[in-house]
Amino acid sequence: MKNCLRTNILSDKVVPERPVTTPQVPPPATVIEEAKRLAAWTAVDKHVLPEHKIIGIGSGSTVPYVVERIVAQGPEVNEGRIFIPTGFQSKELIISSKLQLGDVDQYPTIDVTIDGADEVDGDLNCIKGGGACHLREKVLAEAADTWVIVADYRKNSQLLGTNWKQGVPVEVAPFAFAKVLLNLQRLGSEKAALRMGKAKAGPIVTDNGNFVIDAPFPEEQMKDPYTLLARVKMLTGVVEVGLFCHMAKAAYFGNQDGSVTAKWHDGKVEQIASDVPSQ
Ligand SMILES: O=C[C@H](O)[C@H](O)[C@H](O)COP(=O)(O)O
Repeated sequence: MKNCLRTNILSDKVVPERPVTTPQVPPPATVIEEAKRLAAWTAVDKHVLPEHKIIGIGSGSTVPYVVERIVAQGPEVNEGRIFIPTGFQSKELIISSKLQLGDVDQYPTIDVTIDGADEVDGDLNCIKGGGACHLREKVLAEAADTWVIVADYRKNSQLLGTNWKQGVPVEVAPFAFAKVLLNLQRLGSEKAALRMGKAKAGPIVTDNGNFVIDAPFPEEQMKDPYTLLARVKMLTGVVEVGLFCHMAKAAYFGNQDGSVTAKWHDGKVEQIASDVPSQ
């Protein structure tokens, strides 16, 4: 047995690469996909600079375009960079793009993280977690010197909950879900419900082994997302809340007309005529 191990360790055999599960990003086929790509490419061009070496990659349908644009910066720029994922999807994107994978426990300070969102309000507060990734996303947002949101125009709103009706995603320890569900209902979310799998019997399970409750709150409570976040986070059994308040430096929204709206943390709003070629 010892000999066998030794032979393997010393052999010149080439280790086969693992199969890639993430396909190449196809060119955008719809106006919405085009808008996502515009937002992602603009944000990368403005915020992922050659001197940035530790880069957080978020989750969602806009993020493949972020990685595509980073790859286009070229192998010389990307050599020596480390990319930190917020979950399974972004980890696969990093691996299949042949970028160097790292984790936030090795690199707790990140130069810039770019992420998607379910809805963003006028103060850049966000609802996140439609894909159940918000725990890791918030860790990478907090770890980053600069946190930037990318999305299409449907996510750009004045009040959270206007377009995203599903509710605030709340990641919970599985054994505590029934108690937290009651807590959330008493807190004002009468329709709070455990998120169930689509092609799975039972609840969805996050990358961290937890459950997710979707908690829609009335407009009055959504007007003050920071207070709501603090109340929900205080419930024992809650692991993380999909409300991200006072965190983003900027949010980029791709529009139907091929322009990009950039909203900044200081309230400034910019319309950018994109030079990204449309299909
Ligand atoms: O948990 C998922 C993340 O917060 C996503 O960034 C968010 O749900 C947006 O995803 P999509 O771009 O697919 O709508």
